[in-house]
Amino acid sequence: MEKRTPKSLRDALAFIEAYIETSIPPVRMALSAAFGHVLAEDIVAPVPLPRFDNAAMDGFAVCSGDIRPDGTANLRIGQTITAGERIVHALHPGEAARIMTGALVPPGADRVVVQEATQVEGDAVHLRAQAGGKPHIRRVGEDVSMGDVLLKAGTRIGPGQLALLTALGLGSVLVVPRPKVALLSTGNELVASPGFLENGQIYDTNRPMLSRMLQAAGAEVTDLGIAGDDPEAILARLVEAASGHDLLISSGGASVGSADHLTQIVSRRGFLEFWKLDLRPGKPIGFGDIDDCPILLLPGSPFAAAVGCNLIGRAIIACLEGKAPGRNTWRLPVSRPVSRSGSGTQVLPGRLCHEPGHATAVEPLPYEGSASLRALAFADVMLVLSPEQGNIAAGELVDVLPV
Ligand SMILES: Nc1nc2c(c(=O)[nH]1)N[C@H]1C(S)=C(S)[C@@H](COP(=O)(O)OP(=O)(O)OC[C@H]3O[C@@H](n4cnc5c(N)ncnc54)[C@H](O)[C@@H]3O)O[C@H]1N2
Ligand code: MOO
Repeated sequence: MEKRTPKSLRDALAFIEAYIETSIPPVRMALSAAFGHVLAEDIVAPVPLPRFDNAAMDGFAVCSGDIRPDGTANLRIGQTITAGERIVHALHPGEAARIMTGALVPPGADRVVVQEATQVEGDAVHLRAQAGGKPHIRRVGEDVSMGDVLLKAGTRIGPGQLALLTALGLGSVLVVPRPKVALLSTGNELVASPGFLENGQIYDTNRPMLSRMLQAAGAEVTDLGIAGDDPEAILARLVEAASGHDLLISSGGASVGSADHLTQIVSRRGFLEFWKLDLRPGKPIGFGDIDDCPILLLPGSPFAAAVGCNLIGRAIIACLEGKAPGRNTWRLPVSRPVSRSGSGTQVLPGRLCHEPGHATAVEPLPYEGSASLRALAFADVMLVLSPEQGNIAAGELVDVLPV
């Protein structure tokens, strides 16, 4: 079949999904190290949660049979059970157990009466009329039944998933190691911040920004620093990194200027699969390989680099982790009209607006071009306007991607 060079963002993403056909082989990892990784196995609950009947409130564990029809009772306090207590005695008739939230419910008790509805006198407790109501007992397995499929392979372990896996007592899980990404900034004008700037020089803003974006996407990032616009120096750094990494990412030098060398470097040493997409900003984005390691060429202009990283870099990482790319897109209405410029996919900075009583919408932010750092700093999302969409009316749905 003839291979078609992608021009649209949609085709580029489909190309990448087909290109990265195998994800990084999974490894078994201690749960304490697994945070942020993607699960490579379904998690089936080996135990129920809660593991034992326990009190949901501080109060008195009692037997309903000991309570009068009007809800009152006078009971002898037979024991006090705090959370963590391992030995509890069954309730005798006419007896209550003082109990704390999380403590084992003693055999014979079928409800916990909250402390506020009781009065203690010596070794006896009086339950007031309002003592009825909820049993305030968390039953074995009411949260999780043994055998429940709780998390599917492909789920990233965040704080909530970590809490669940920990509660299940799992010491290790099968996960995909973090994709190793090497990041290189290129350009004679770049200086690492903080540092002294000569006339015509600027700080390298892309490296810190892209590095954090990639880490947030799940990657382990190696900082290759800054290379000047010298093709041999750039190639040397990329070749050295190619053997130990799953992905190379360069910033700058992706366009057609006399100091833009990245596409020639990739074509010379490896293969340039695609370059120049119908995407604004981000037109000069390229993709190929060097020594069999995939490489993503990002434009130097900061907003264009951010767009390329967020739309394409993240998709590559998802493929390397065995996930379907593009799951993170939401569709939200825009808060005000947007007039389109040019054809192809257009990306704009945006902010989520949460007005009380209204569905969440997205506000397109003023945008002065791909060099705009202001746009980046005020954006919490990117609006991705598809080639099929014309001018967009207020309330119309657009694809939205968190930054
Ligand atoms: N004749 C043409 N010129 C340009 C075209 C074109 O098609 N024909 N495309 C334009 C577009 S679109 C973009 S985007 C830029 C991207 O070009 P490069 O990838 O070659 O990027 P550079 O030229 O290296 O840099 C562009 C711009 O960004 C600044 N920069 C670069 N790296 C960083 C960094 N790490 N941190 C902060 N800022 C950075 C650089 O100083 C330039 O101002 O090309 C257009 N030109
Ligand atoms: O890729 Mo450029 O950002 O369209 O100016």
